[in-house]
Amino acid sequence: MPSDVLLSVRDLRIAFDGVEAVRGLSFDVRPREVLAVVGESGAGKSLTARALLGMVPRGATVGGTVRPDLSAERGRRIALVPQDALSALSPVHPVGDQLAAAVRSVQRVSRKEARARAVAALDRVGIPDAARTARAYPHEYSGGMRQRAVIAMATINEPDVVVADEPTTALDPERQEQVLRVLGERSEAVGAALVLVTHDMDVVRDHADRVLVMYAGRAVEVGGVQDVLSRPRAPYTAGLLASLPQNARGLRRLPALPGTPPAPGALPAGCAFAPRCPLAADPCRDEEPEPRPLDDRLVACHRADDVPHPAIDLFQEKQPA
Ligand SMILES: Nc1ncnc2c1ncn2[C@@H]1O[C@H](COP(=O)(O)OP(=O)(O)OP(=O)(O)O)[C@@H](O)[C@H]1O
Repeated sequence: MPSDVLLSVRDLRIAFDGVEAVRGLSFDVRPREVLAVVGESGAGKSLTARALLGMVPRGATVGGTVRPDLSAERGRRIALVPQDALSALSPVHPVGDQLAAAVRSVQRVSRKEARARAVAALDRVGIPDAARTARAYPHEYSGGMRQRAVIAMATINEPDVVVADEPTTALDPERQEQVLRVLGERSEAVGAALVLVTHDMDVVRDHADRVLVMYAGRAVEVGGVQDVLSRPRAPYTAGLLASLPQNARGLRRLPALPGTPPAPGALPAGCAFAPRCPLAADPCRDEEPEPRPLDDRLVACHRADDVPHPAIDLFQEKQPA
């Protein structure tokens, strides 16, 4: 494995009852980068993120490889920040005790030292009066504080990878921004790569270095955020961007992606996005495109060379003014 690759995912497949929800996904996570995984609901983002941790739901069949397999070193080399902080914290122990226990689960340090590290970790994520607040229980924390505490927990043992699965969904917009900033800062400070699952292109733009755009269990476009967002080569990426309010550019209605993604068991023939794609043509309805290199990125689209610039016009033209 090249030295600039921390995790290598190849041909990942995750199925339930024989129906694949993730369908042959390959990508790398590089050291210290922020890799956003973006796409609409049901694209397979959470399943993919959880596969990195060896935490797929019961009943799932997993194929392909994730190398190295860090699942046995959860909490030490790889850690999760879930959507719902309460699911990551025990309700019956003070938050500081839980962080101290996390330290002592991987390092031989005294209780006093572990405790001091827990308080310092809470302080670093911006928990006010950390020495005192460490003695409080999760239910005594606000939603934003709980999510910060989980970030402190995920980073306290300085892992190589932090996986954050829609970590701010439960928060109001202002807190979302603060928590994402803290998550990025702490991951960077401990030298961890951050895999950030989101459905929000604004979050990708503001917080990620590279982006993996997913649709119907596959990679549509993978590359540097600046490259991909300034000139998307897959119509689906353009559609996600067109849906951002700031890209409405004086239109009276916000352009939106028409239709909804297919369910895993009900994929169309050919490219899964073809029924919603303004550029869909014959090959798109017959043959599923494989990712290929184009402009410093990978794109899985038969029509990538025909995507206009700016690509969001593809969707804006479809809307009545
Ligand atoms: N426990 C499960 N049992 C059966 N099918 C599942 C299960 N978990 C996920 N799936 C299937 O896999 C698909 C992808 O799930 P996943 O949670 O990865 O989507 P996602 O991209 O993270 O979307 P969301 O933003 O809604 O969380 C789901 O739409 C569903 O069809």
